[in-house]
Amino acid sequence: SATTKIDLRSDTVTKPTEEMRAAMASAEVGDDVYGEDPTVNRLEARAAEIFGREAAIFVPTGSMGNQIAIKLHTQPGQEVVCEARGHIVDWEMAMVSAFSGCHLRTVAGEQGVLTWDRIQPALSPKIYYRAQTGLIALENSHNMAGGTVTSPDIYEEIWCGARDAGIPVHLDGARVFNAATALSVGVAELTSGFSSVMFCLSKGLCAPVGSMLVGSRKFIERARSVRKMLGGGMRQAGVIAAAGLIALEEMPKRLHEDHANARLLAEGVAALPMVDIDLSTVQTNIVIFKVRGVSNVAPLLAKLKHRGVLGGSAAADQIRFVTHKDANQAACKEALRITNEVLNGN
Ligand SMILES: Cc1ncc(COP(=O)(O)O)c(CN[C@H](C(=O)O)[C@H](C)O)c1O
Repeated sequence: SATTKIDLRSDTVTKPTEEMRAAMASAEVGDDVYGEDPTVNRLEARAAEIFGREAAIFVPTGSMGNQIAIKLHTQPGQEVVCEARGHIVDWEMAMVSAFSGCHLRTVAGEQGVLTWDRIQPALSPKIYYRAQTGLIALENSHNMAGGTVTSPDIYEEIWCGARDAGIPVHLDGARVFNAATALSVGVAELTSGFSSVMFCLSKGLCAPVGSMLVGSRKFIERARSVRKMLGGGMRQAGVIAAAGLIALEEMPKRLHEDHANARLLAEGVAALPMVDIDLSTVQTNIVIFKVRGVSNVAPLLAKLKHRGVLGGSAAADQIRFVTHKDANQAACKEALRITNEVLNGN
């Protein structure tokens, strides 16, 4: 099989930059369970500042960040309203139920986007014999809808409605910097009305490990205990937080390159007669498409892999390509050439 690998399975595959590795090697560290790791403390303070929040906590994964937030916002027996293809629905091991004891009340979005008029009907009536809605959990960008983004004006209506209903709102912002880039807004403005926000340092921002949860001081204090419950109390985590600081400071400014490469891939595959793609969903670094007459893309992914292109799937019949720092424009053009060959049966 091909030697060079163009890895478009996800932006989770990004490797740390040389600058990150140097910072990791020389990081000042301490025992973070005692709150004594200076680098983690700096990263948490910086994240809170960037998001305009009181506090932040460094967590090993985006999944843990989401599940800590859901646990804190809800009581067992409540419902969590979210979009039907959300990450917390399909990719977090049913932890909304297993850890928080809640029921997922899923709502179909338009290209993954939930507006208030779709959310409101899914909220439980305030009747004693109905499980109550404990949380509204949203995702921006929306991964399985193709990396689609939700704009601040849509959120304004949701934040207002949720506040009137007394229901907290959490954002799974694994790729919120991608969304902010596509919308040309700052992440603080895009997320200001959320009760809590999770974002990933380890995806498009290229840190090797880590995500963060931001919110009120009280919320983050409680999050620290829930993280400990999950075994997420880390020790000299400054080694990875050092990379996170660089991810936060340096990497958002290059995300537009990933978006341009996604656009290049999308328009390239869209030109193929057997490809079914909605180009309007290609708004950030994710490209999802179907191949006419193919209900299971696994064999196609195997052929691509054999020729050096690693792709993923958003569903059995949907190929997913995700662009990132380690797949530059030349690599994406080569991946497109190989994809054309494979889809044309050559
Ligand atoms: C919206 C969103 N929220 C949360 C997470 C979880 O992040 P991690 O737990 O992997 O750090 C992911 C990871 N997404 C991964 C990927 O896209 O390859 C897989 C699907 O888990 C995500 O896309």
